[in-house]
Amino acid sequence: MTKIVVRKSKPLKGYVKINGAKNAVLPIIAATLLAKDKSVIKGVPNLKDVHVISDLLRHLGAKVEFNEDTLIVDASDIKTCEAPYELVRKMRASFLVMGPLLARFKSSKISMPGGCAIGTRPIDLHLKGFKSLGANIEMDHGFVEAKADKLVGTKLYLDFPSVGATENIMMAAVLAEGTTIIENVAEEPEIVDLANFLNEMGANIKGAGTNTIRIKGVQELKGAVHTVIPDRIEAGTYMVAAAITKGDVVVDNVLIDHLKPTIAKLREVGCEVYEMENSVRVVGPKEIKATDIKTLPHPGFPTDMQSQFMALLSVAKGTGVVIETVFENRFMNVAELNRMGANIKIEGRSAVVQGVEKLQGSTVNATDLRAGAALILAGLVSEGETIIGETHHIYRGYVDIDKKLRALGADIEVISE
Ligand SMILES: CC(=O)N[C@H]1[C@@H](OP(=O)(O)OP(=O)(O)OC[C@H]2O[C@@H](n3ccc(=O)[nH]c3=O)[C@H](O)[C@@H]2O)O[C@H](CO)[C@@H](O)[C@@H]1O
Ligand SMILES: C=C(OP(=O)(O)O)C(=O)O
Repeated sequence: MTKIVVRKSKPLKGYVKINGAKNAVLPIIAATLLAKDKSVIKGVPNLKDVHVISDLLRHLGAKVEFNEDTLIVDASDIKTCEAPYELVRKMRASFLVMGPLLARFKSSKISMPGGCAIGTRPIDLHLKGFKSLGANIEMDHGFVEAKADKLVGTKLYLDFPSVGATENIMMAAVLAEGTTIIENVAEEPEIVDLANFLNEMGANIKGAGTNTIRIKGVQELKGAVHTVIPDRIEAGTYMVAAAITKGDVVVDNVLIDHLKPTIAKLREVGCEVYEMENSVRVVGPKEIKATDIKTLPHPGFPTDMQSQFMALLSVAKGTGVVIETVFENRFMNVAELNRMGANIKIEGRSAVVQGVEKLQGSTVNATDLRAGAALILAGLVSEGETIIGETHHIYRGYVDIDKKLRALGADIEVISE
């Protein structure tokens, strides 16, 4: 088992390069199943989740090669449309193969993904979309089976702008007969990246990035070559690392437009943030000021940055309130931060964070991906040593996080036990 050991560090200084976005590349890899052809994806982060979805595609019959940061998928020969529990349970995003398989083969059987530390995460909206396109859905022994004679364009309203449901339904609709209009869709940058990839494959999608998407079905799709957008959450995490250590860091390979809520909140806590063409410089304040955070679907403040800001507010001057509206159980790291000396009280979907002068290094566990990142951030400013267990969660989403932080001057190492 590997652990990450973080010791109190000097202000971080220097330059860090951001990888391609996990949450963009996973649906894009699923989308390669739509073409009886080869697709080339560039800028792919070398993350555990990328390996998990690659293994799932191999199980279905696709050939997948991953060299450096380029992933080549040849989906010409798909042998099965069934995804077993062992492959889906490792990563919820595995469920995203259902839309493409249903579109191309009119049949798909995927194990139910189940809940995780941040919430129950149902799939009802995905299924509502498939049904509306004409699929018959059955639940059987923990599997969801979708079948259709043909898929036909439809008009659909999502009760919540779910990222995964928007992606899955969009992928199911690209080969449907006629036009599909989906209202109240998610507007996240990763939706736009997926729609761009699908259009490069020959799809006809308009409106991605707004709350209504129109998809005109086409006969078939071809493989495409695509470069994934930079990871706004990885970028945001290093920006908070600069802020919490009162450092000065240039975060490179970013799209400033995707970082607006993070930049706004960092300015509120007193950081100087300089926006450049493909990079952003964050200079931490002498004293971090408390602020309030409310997570919302894009363009609101991203839930995937909530835990990292919770760590930052833990050492701020004053009291901040964090309201989590996207997931019902995303405060799992609060108990761990409190063990490190933070003063955070949870009241329903709100956490009241009373800043403290000092945190103390402790032995803690990463309960999920971003909670783990938050513990690393807290560890950078805690007295003594913080030993973080369950680090596999962290490597789901951060390429070389220990090396990248060390290059900025952090005292961090990975130990195997
Ligand atoms: C791989 C990936 O891209 N993951 C991201 C994606 O997850 P994911 O796509 O799972 O997140 P959703 O946007 O679907 O979920 C948001 C909320 O909607 C609920 N919901 C969702 C689907 C459904 O059918 N029914 C339903 O009730 C969920 O339980 C949750 O409370 O978007 C989240 C919200 O920005 C991010 O935190 C995740 O990092
Ligand atoms: C919650 C996240 O990912 P996933 O949806 O893959 O669990 C995340 O990236 O913070």
